Amino acid sequence: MNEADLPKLKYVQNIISKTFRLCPAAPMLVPHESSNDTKIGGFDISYGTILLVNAWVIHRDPLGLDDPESFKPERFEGSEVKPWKLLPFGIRRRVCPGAGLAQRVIALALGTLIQCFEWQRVSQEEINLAECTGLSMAKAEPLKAKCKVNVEAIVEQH
Ligand code: HEM
Repeated sequence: MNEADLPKLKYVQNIISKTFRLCPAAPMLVPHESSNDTKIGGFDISYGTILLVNAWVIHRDPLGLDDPESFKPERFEGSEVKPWKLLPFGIRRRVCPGAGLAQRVIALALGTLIQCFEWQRVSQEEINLAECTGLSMAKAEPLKAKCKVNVEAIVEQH
């Protein structure tokens, strides 16, 4: 696959959105400092206060989705998820300027891994999706998987 295929691969894009929803790479985004006295959600915020946005919690808000913890990439198909309910890259003025690049590179890498290899889990045990604590969301237990080159897909490409 190449970049021109990306708009056609809606399901791959949906898997990425779903993964960013449950496992945002920066779950607390980055700290912001209030440049004025202001009010947010009824709370008085004074000038110079450091504010953190908990995207992890926003993404799992049951008010935004039915069954917010389940893996259902197809729900990104329509307008079920509102833009302010999915903010792995932040939102508005300080939104990540690399979001478009990052999303394309991730889709190309994931799509190529799916196309060029056959994947299997190492054990039949359910994969532990627990995350460790920290500024980014690494898995607590590293994912172990076996892969075999899909020769046909690679020959077709050349
Ligand atoms: C998976 C990939 C990436 C994720 C999850 C990510 C996420 C974020 C987040 C959460 C912020 C903070 C937004 C906020 O202040 O609320 C941010 C800011 C930023 N990101 Fe990314 N980013 C990614 C890739 C990239 C790439 C590829 C670039 C550059 C090519 C980039 C450049 C920046 C810059 C310059 C800022 C600061 C923007 C500002 O404060 O005005 N990021 N990113």
